[in-house]
Amino acid sequence: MPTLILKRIRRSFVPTEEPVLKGVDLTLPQGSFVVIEGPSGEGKSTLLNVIGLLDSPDSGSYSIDDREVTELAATELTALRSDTFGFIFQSFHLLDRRPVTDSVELGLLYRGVPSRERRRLAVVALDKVGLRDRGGQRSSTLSGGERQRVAIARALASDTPVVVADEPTGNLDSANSRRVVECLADLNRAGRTVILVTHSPEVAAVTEARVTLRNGTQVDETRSRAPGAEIPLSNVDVVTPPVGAPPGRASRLRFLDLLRDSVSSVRSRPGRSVALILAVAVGVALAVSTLGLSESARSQVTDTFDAHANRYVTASWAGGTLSSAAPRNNITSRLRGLAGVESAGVLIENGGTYVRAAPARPSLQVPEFHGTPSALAVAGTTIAWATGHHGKLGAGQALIGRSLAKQLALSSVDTRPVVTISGQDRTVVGIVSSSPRLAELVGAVVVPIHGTRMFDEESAQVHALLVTTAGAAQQVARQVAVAIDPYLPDGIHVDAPPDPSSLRADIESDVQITLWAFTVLALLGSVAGLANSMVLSVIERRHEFGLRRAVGARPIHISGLVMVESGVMGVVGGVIGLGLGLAAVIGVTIARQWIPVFDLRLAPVAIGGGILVGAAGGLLAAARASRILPHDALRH
Ligand SMILES: Nc1ncnc2c1ncn2[C@@H]1O[C@H](COP(=O)(O)OP(=O)(O)OP(=O)(O)O)[C@@H](O)[C@H]1O
Repeated sequence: MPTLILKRIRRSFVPTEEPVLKGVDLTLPQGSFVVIEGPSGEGKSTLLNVIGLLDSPDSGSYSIDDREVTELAATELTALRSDTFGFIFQSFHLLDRRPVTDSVELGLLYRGVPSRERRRLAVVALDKVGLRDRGGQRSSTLSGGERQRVAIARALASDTPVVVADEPTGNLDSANSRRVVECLADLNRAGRTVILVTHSPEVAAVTEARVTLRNGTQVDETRSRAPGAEIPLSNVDVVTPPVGAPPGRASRLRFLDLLRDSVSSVRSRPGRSVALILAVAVGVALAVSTLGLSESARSQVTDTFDAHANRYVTASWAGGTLSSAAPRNNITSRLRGLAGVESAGVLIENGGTYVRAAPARPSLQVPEFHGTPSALAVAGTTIAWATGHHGKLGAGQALIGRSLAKQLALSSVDTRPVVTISGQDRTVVGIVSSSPRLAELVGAVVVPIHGTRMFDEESAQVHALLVTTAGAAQQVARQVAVAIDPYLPDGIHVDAPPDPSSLRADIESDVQITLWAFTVLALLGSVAGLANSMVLSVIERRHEFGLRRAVGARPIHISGLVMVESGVMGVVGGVIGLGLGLAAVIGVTIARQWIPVFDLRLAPVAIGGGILVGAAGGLLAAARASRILPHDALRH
């Protein structure tokens, strides 16, 4: 059983000021019942904290059963505190929002005592303080006196040989004070050392010895009559019933208990937890919906692309390059006959020609195309025909490109203006106002095609234009040269859109990168929100963390608790986020009339993402919580 011996204990908080404790000597044999007295601010609580290993002295020596505690490492101190001391505070310091038994079991939780045994010991302890049937009630619903008796039950359940009590009756009326004092006297009668600080003469009267602090030094140690027999303070052979060793092992926490404790803690603050879970859920929902939509959107985008843009094939060759055996007739109908070709047309570009709007005007040198309106339609041109014209290009007629018409000052073709092209007068029956596939057409003249003569004119450039069905462009491109000249296909230059599979990959990766960026941003937003709220919550719960440290939790247990709490909320947020995200995907795809594409990998990604967001959001708070010092946190 421990004897506590303090020698020349000094402690100051502000280096420039007088120390609070200026060399206190005290010997407390096991079984002592001592009150520390003195004027307010003299350092009574500071001394009690040093005795209870909640705080360390700046100098002096303190031994517990011949073990010099000032030389112990932090983890050893925590273990020794858990093995030796139980604490009772003026402000009770219970887990207010949780059932009474959780507060009573707290010390045992950090001694690795199995949950069933913890519950049994808690019920026995509550029975001893007259609160057996209050175990399931929330601590905050008890009266002040009852709450202090719960704190005493906590010390009882942990069965530590020494109980320190700082103003245990400070917040109680006289009837409740008497009850608490009786409990403390019982603890002492059972063999425990009880050290208390009190301003109450009635409470002080039941102790066997008084230590008076004045000017930061102990000035007096007087004995008085204890409720039972008078027990001399210095007599180590005091007759007290033996105190059992505390159950379990100091500073040990089972993982399952940590998990249960975290879940209870999350559940005990429903409002805050729901807000934090929603912070995670929104991030995960955004991630799931962007990832989910990326699947639906990218197939939609590429399908659309295939259907609308990826359908043009152009074959071109210089006049005179066709082999002599290649048929010049019916090139257009042969091209139309190819599988996958929707329409085809041939336009022959002459090296250049002279155009004049009137004899007095200068001639302009421009490209000249020979072709039919149907070939122009395949080129995607828009033609503004003269009013009343039937849409065909007859002999002696011509079409003029929009920009050439401007140069020739032909404002309207309704009057059927006549222009001279290569010395021959032609009636202009329409204007080519746009030509997406052959841009030169808007600056050129188009005249009807005449037989096959031009295929062999060296100044000519032949353009065979094709529109394919969706997705057939590559296949058509492979056949077109042979269809035009089976003997010398290499002379034909074929232009086809890039391979749709590589184009698809490019588009998909563009879509993917954009959506991933949104996803990362959404998750970062969640982490920031969660981190902020968790840090605020740690500040709000510093008393609780101080209490956990006091009863034996190591800093790693505290950070573990915060991390697991955050992780639990992350998992729940992940599941809710998954549901919300999938709902968003369905909503958007229905609204856009897309086919929703669900990637089953999203489920583990969402839950894993939730855990990651939870863990990342809890890191800062966990670090902060683990640095909380019990004597600081429990001061008021
Ligand atoms: N953690 C701390 N940081 C800074 N100053 C502290 C700390 N703990 C105590 N003090 C200071 O040390 C002095 C003694 O405080 P302590 O609480 O020990 O006195 P006390 O005798 O218990 O007072 P009371 O009877 O009013 O509770 C006070 O001036 C207090 O402000």
